[in-house]
Amino acid sequence: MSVETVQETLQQAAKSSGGFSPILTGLLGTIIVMALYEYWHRNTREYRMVANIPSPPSLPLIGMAHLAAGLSNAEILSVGLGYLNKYGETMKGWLGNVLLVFLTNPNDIELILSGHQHLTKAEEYRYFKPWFGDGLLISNGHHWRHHRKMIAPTFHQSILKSFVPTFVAHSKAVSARMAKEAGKSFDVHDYMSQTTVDILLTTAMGVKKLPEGNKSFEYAQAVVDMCDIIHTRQVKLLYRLDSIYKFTKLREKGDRMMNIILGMTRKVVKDRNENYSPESRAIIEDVAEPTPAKQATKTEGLRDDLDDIDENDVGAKRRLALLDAMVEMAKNPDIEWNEKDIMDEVNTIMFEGHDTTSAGSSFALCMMGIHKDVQERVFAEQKAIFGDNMLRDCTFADTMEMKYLERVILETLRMYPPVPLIARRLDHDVKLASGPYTVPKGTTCVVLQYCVHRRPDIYENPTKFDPDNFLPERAAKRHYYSFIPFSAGPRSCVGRKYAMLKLKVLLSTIVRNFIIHSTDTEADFKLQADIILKLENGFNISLEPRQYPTAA
Ligand code: HEM
Repeated sequence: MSVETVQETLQQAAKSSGGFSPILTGLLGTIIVMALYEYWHRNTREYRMVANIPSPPSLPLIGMAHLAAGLSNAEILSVGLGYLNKYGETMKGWLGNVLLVFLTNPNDIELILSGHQHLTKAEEYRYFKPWFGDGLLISNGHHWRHHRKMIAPTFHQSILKSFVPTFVAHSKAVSARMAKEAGKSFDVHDYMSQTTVDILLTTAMGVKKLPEGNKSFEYAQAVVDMCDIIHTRQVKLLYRLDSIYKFTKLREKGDRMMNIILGMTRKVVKDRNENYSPESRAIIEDVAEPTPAKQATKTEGLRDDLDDIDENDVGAKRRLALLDAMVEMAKNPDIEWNEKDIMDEVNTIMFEGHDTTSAGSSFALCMMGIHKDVQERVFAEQKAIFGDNMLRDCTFADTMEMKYLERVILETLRMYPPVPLIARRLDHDVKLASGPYTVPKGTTCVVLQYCVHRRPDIYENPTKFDPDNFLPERAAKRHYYSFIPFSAGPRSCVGRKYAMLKLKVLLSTIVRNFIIHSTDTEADFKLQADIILKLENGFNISLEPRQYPTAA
């Protein structure tokens, strides 16, 4: 509505009523303010610069917020994907006065993620602040750079190798627990989330004795609920405002979840601090390797940012796992590191390290249950590696032989990326490659991995689960930024190699113990994208124990 139209409406209303009632005055006042705001907004530099980028229907003041009104998280995802199909590979939208530009073209994504120009996380991440503080995932500038430099070496290959026996022990333990479900359909995500929490506690956090009872599961459930709350705050305009959110039931629930989450992580840090002595540290000695370091964790089709940056290699021969390294840094007056830094990183890595891999492993198990031919090839590869001793413990060298399983994991992460989107705030104007678009500084650029991974011009049959998409010759032909489940560039996932190694050990152990069945098909999947991609209707599989001849 233009300012002139508003004035005419006012004059007519005044004439016909012989004066203004308070309600009418309020209403008209609101309309005037909205019209003036919209007039100002449409004349801003930002608005004019992106006028040619397609957008779903937008309303004055709230932008596209009405499109999410009343929808569940699963519905928001499918509505969003519908608009992207309609409007093309690059789309914009306003949420209040926040400009969002959605990217699905690998050339555009490379402009944002590669290099050091746009490392700042988007405003949308601020809802994590009470949880992660200034942890790696959401911090920026010098603080992020310093933390990344200090944390990355704790994921060095020699440390990851030392974790393999722990990965094996937990994979065997969860297989034994799941054996009780044999023959029944059940949600495997419950098992995967508890075991991934336990694995993180006993590896990166150096916990010797796991919390009693069902604490890990309780923590994992609280994380799922907290993600749901944060996602709701990101997409529903009213919940974005702290002044409104703090009076809602959602905040009460959020507070309860944070108590569970922080209760667990505070205890982990307190115990490690109390039991810390130079002798109790888990020092990992570098040992001579039969396989060259670079080849050892190479995943086909995935350029190795961490190796390129080489920040994981501090040249030392003796290394500490994450929490021990952080406790030691906090005790060293020459290093800028304190107790809050420890808590922030423990909270960040406990979240990033467990929910992502529990979704990844659950999706992979469902895929093998649905695609029996794929499962048979995985099993044949395991047979070739383990021979007559199928239930022996897996070693790091074994994981190097699991080329097909690796392709299954990568294909799962392509079709169902646990982190379906990421967002950056532009620190400079950017001219996109996908069209005659220039996106202004300050914009929230949303990189949609889920959509990039399903582009028909990149993946011949994008909705078909085909691990051979990751045959080296096929992967080599693709744009590097067309497969980015771990993001890419300097802010890519610091735990990628940890995740790949753990997933291999876990899935290998399960496949050698059970035949996986699924009565669901992919058409039954109800995808839910609340921070981490999940299935609203559960990761339903059933297991049949494999029988092996016993030694005479
Ligand atoms: C399948 C498993 C995983 C997937 C798909 C995944 C994916 C990602 C993605 C997409 C990002 C970038 C997020 C963003 O920019 O908003 C990220 C960052 C991060 N990930 Fe992972 N991740 C996985 C496992 C792990 C594990 C196991 C750990 C640690 C044990 C971890 C720790 C982190 C950290 C600390 C960051 C922040 C890095 C930074 O900003 O410097 N992740 N991850």
